[in-house]
Amino acid sequence: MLGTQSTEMIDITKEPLASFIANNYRTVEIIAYMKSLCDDTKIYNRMRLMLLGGEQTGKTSLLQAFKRESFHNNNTIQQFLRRKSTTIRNFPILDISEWIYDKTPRGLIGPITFRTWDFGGQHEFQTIYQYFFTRRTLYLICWKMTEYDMNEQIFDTIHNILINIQVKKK
Ligand SMILES: Nc1nc2c(ncn2[C@@H]2O[C@H](COP(=O)(O)OP(=O)(O)OP(=O)(O)O)[C@@H](O)[C@H]2O)c(=O)[nH]1
Repeated sequence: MLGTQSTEMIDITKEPLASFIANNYRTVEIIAYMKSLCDDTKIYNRMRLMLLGGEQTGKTSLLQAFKRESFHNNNTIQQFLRRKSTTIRNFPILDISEWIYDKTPRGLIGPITFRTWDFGGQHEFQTIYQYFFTRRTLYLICWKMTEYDMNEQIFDTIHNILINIQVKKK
């Protein structure tokens, strides 16, 4: 909640932009508020990353590209991290692995470890996704842009996933 001089309080976690504009906040007030949010926080360099979307939309390829991108330097630390980025569990519908992203500013937060959940995109699996949604997960939804005009079902799929994520976040 952001306090103003007129003691009005707004919940900026819901719709920050609209609230900022409506209340004419100054940039300095917004930045000060954002910094104050970090006062009692602790950096936690682990997060779940869930790849969702229809069948054959490139989820696994994207994840592999992320991992390759992270390890293009061939030094010792990179090799160490690469060994750690292995598949942890492999189910028919779900591949769980680790991706360590180490390109964050040095000394600031250090490498971030993503526990990656790569779901199979077959239609029958998509109803199962929602049971694994949590509040502290980063979601990445993939779809084929080339099929967008031909198949409105793509939009329905994305919409359903977003609704289910939103329900879990509340
Ligand atoms: N043209 C094109 N093909 C891609 C792209 N990304 C992935 N592919 C190809 O699309 C096919 C499916 O890619 P995957 O990464 O296995 O897709 P997926 O979403 O993990 O597939 P499922 O697990 O079956 O849902 C493969 O043959 C990839 O080589 C892309 O950006 N462009």
